[in-house]
Amino acid sequence: MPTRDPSLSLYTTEQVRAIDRTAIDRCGVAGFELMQRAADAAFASLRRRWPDARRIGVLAGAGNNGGDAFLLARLAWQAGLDVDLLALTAASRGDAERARATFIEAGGRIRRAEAGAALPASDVLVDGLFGTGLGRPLDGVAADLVERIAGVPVLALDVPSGLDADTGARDGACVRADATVSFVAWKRGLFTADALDQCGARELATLDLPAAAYDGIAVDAELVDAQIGRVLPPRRANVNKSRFGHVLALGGDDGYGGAIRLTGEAALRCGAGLVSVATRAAHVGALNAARPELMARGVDDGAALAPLLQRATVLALGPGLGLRDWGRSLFEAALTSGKPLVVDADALNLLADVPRRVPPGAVLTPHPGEAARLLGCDVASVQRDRFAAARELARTRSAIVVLKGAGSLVAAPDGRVVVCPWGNPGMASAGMGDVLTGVIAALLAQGCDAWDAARLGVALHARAGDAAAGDAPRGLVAGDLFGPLRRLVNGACA
Ligand SMILES: NC(=O)C1=CN([C@@H]2O[C@H](COP(=O)(O)OP(=O)(O)OC[C@H]3O[C@@H](n4cnc5c(N)ncnc54)[C@H](OP(=O)(O)O)[C@@H]3O)[C@@H](O)[C@H]2O)[C@@H](O)CC1
Ligand SMILES: Nc1ncnc2c1ncn2[C@@H]1O[C@H](COP(=O)(O)OP(=O)(O)O)[C@@H](O)[C@H]1O
Ligand SMILES: [K+]
Repeated sequence: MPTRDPSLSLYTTEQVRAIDRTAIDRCGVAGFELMQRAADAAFASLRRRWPDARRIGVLAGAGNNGGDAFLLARLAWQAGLDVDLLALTAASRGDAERARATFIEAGGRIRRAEAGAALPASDVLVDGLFGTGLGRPLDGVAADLVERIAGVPVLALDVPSGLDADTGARDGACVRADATVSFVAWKRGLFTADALDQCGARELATLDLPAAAYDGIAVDAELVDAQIGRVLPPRRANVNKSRFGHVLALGGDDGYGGAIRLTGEAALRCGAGLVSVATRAAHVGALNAARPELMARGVDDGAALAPLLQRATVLALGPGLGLRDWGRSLFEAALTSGKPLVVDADALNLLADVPRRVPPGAVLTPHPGEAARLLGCDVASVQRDRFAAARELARTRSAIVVLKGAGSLVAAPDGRVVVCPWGNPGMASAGMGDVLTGVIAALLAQGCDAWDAARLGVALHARAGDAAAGDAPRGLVAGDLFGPLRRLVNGACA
């Protein structure tokens, strides 16, 4: 992994622990000093976000996350704020016990969290129950406390308690934070799956660790870099359309003509020079009427595709393709052509069915359901560890894989992963994936390699979704993305 930009670098919890250990053992930063810096950063964030808060509630667990909480409580107490601290255990260990003692020495009082204990009456609640040490789902008093939190803003220390910081999955009770201040380095699980509901605003506090603390630890993943100008520079003036590729979109069985039209239009809106659509003959009239720039052709089977395949430089295969003989014959012809392609929707379902290899440079864009079919497992298993699922698919299929959904991941066969932090629940609507397929195909057609096309395509698509949704995600439709996509692909987000 090339970059060490802390704002883009994502690590596993094991890696973050290794960074902590190096800072302490080899760089001479004491563990308690790190804890103090974590508390300083979190308290500064609390003051910035809730300047009028007078009553600070604090939940402290048994481990070092609780240690951070004790030190934050001391800062709040010393700043003259009311502090109501509930501790899960009567004692802590090591630095955390020292942190507990300093809070008590400063005059702070601790309530022991027993079954049914009243949550602190507070203007802001600080969650210091569990961080990267979470080892199992919350139960007992901790689960009960977390489930009763309501009506108060929550600041989570490092990770919302109950969230798996490696996978972003929750299993049972989990704090729903308004903001999460994460320490030392980003944990990769803060950016995908349930994390998007649990973290609130994310903030990184690197605690001024020396650069040497990160030496020898390759990042596990990165946040996607949406600087399109680096990959797709502004167009020169003296050019013509043949320079920007010819996308052939294949799909749209009976009843699904709209899907392949969305793919074709997205490819046009993202700069493909020419876009043809191979679909059922019945759809051609409507397609031509609605979007005359698309070259729509009715095809009866894969054999009829030959001349279209010959002219195409990139294929977008699958939206509305169906699983019947017609779709299967287009699928076979497209894969046999060896052209670079994006494989989506029913083409992925066919791929799960038939032992077929995709050509090198292919991009697969499964949602979790399609990924589960390709992997031969259930959707819950995919969602429990999206990083593992995306990597496994990329490796076994020798393809670039986009695992879609909240916090989409892009994985390469060599293990590289980028995570897209954009997108919104308005995008959970029919046709959004068809648009993504066209976006990635257009980028391939304009000369991006499969990795760049996939990561940039996912970023453009999600940012276009955010721009189109504004603060009204409900009711967003896939076609709403075309305007923002056009602006973004011209560098509006660079
Ligand atoms: N110097 C450093 O390293 C720095 C670390 N920092 C901070 O430390 C945090 C990591 O601390 P940590 O490793 O002590 O783990 P933490 O999340 O506090 O929990 C562990 C405790 O919880 C328990 N436990 C686990 N799951 C449970 C469950 N479901 N239900 C009940 N109990 C459960 C577990 O018990 P066990 O299972 O081991 O018996 C253990 O007692 C990190 O997130 C950051 O905030 C910062 O200060 C910066 C410097
Ligand atoms: N909750 C969400 N947050 C962010 N992005 C989402 C969310 N739901 C869906 N999306 C995005 O919208 C697209 C939906 O694709 P897909 O499920 O294939 O839809 P369709 O098959 O209807 O076209 C994907 O790019 C996905 O990442
Ligand atoms: K926490």
